[in-house]
Amino acid sequence: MSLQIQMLGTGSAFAKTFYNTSAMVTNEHARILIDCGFTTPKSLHKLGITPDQIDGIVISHIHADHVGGLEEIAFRLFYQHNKKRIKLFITEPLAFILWENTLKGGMNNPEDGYISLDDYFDVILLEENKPTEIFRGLTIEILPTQHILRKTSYSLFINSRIFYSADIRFNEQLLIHEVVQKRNCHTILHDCQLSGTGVIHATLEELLTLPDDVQKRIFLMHYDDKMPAYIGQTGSMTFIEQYQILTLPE
Ligand SMILES: Nc1ccn([C@@H]2O[C@@H]3COP(=O)(O)O[C@H]3[C@H]2O)c(=O)n1
Ligand SMILES: [Zn+2]
Ligand SMILES: [Zn+2]
Repeated sequence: MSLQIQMLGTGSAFAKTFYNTSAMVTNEHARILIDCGFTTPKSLHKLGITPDQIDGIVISHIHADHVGGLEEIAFRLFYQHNKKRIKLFITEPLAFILWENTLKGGMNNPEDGYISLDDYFDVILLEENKPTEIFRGLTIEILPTQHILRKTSYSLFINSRIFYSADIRFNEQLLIHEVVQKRNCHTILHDCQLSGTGVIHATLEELLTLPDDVQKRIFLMHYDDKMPAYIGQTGSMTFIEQYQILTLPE
């Protein structure tokens, strides 16, 4: 049995030639999204996939390039698919701020009695650091990581052997000791800021300091429009491209 990861986008928050970084993870039992940014509905549309064909969405953190497409997905299911509610896999602190600080402005509808996240989504709370089989053969572990100081943000382990950074500062210890030495992840999907000093994202310069054995496992994502100029300058790491499919052992 295999697991497929298809990138719906590989761009940074401000990229214009790539859609927002988001992954579609599929096995024989389910198809889920990791994050759903403001360009993700358009990316799905280009693939001919409608919201009712998605079984759930996992959320890494609250930035528009990771959650900005949720309102559209939920409204389309609600108003075009008979009030269908998609499964939303999220931690409790994120669920609270997602509604209160992001979605409530557009979705709160007291007149019809739709006043909470649960009115539009089938909210399934994930516990931090606890591997959870969300669908048969698909286990997600959500790991608190550093992105913006004091802002709740997570990376993910998928079926324990795939690491998905989402947005994260460079963390050598985590990548070498936890992701590679302890968990022996064969695949790492990592965000990458191509130039400038890394404050809230790992930079290419920082990632290039990793040992070759770690670099070989890394696919770079969440990059800006200048990515083509950096091809061949990423050591043993590879840029993953929009719509590229990785077929991985389950
Ligand atoms: N302290 C911050 C906060 C945000 N940003 C930029 O805004 C983007 C929001 O989405 P992101 O993908 O986390 O990338 C962030 C930075 O480009 C930034 O550069 N510094
Ligand atoms: Zn981002
Ligand atoms: Zn972010």
